[in-house]
Amino acid sequence: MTIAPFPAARFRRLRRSDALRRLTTETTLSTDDLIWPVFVREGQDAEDPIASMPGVTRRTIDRLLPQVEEAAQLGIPAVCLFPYIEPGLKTEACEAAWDPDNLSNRAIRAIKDAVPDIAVMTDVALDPYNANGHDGIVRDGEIVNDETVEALVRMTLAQAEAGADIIGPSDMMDGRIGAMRAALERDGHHGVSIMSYSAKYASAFYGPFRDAVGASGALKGDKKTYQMNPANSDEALRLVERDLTEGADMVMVKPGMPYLDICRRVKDSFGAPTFAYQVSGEYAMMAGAVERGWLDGDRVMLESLLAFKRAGCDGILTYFAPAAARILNG
Ligand SMILES: NCC(=O)CCC(=O)O
Repeated sequence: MTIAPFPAARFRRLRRSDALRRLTTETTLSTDDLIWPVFVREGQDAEDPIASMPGVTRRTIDRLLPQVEEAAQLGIPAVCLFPYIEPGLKTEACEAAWDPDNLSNRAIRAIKDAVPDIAVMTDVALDPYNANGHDGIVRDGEIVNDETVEALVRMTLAQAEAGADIIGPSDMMDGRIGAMRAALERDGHHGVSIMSYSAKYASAFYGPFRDAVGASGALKGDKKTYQMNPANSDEALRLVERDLTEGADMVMVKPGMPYLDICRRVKDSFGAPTFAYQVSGEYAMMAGAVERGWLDGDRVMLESLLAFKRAGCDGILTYFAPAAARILNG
């Protein structure tokens, strides 16, 4: 970078008017960058607010559809579905995860039927269906990898069959991307893409999400034997490389804001479509402070989302998606 000495260089020259600031903007945020995570529950004509995520609601499928329709009209390219599974359906074997008629698969079909143009992303992990709240099958206190991968492949195929556009493995088992890709190809789902949660950290920022999907009570222990150590960065690159080699179409870093350094390294190292998940705890921090009048809601929302783009992300999973789209669309 070449910089003239002062006063030949005065950085304030290009900041002095809105026109000049817009002209020299390096990064832009648009509705095209957003994926909206939504929570779905059983029943008819009902919804529950999620106390730890002000402004976020868990809805029955019939109540979710108009929201997804509105998201499509706003130009949001994709929604990501998370089901609230009734405690009675959670088992040690997690069979409900690959039931073709489970809540998540019914919701995929309903959305693809009612709003065909919006892309539907899914969550592939056993935790909503697991009696012990883990993302994998537990045997003698251990989360077993290879048996879990077999279950995740069954779950993936059921979601693809239901019409999912993007499969989102959030489980962090080893070898799952290759196994899923091979099964999808074998069964003719050539166009179904995979966004791998490649660098998913064992984070304290997921707390409100576990309230939203009813997993808080179920989880025994922690997820540190499969999710990443927050201290590690080189490992994230190795995981992303591994997942791309196994056939991931897109990769994700999660959580988002505390891990922007990882986003930047991933984008610079691989140039692959890179996403970040601005998770429930990040949302709750901002929404909670806004509720108290401590922060300006629109400004922190847009600044936080722009930061992901500046860090190299192609898009962001964010609970703010509709609110941000309304502003971004002017
Ligand atoms: N697979 C999704 C999560 O684990 C949590 C997301 C969040 O905290 O928003």
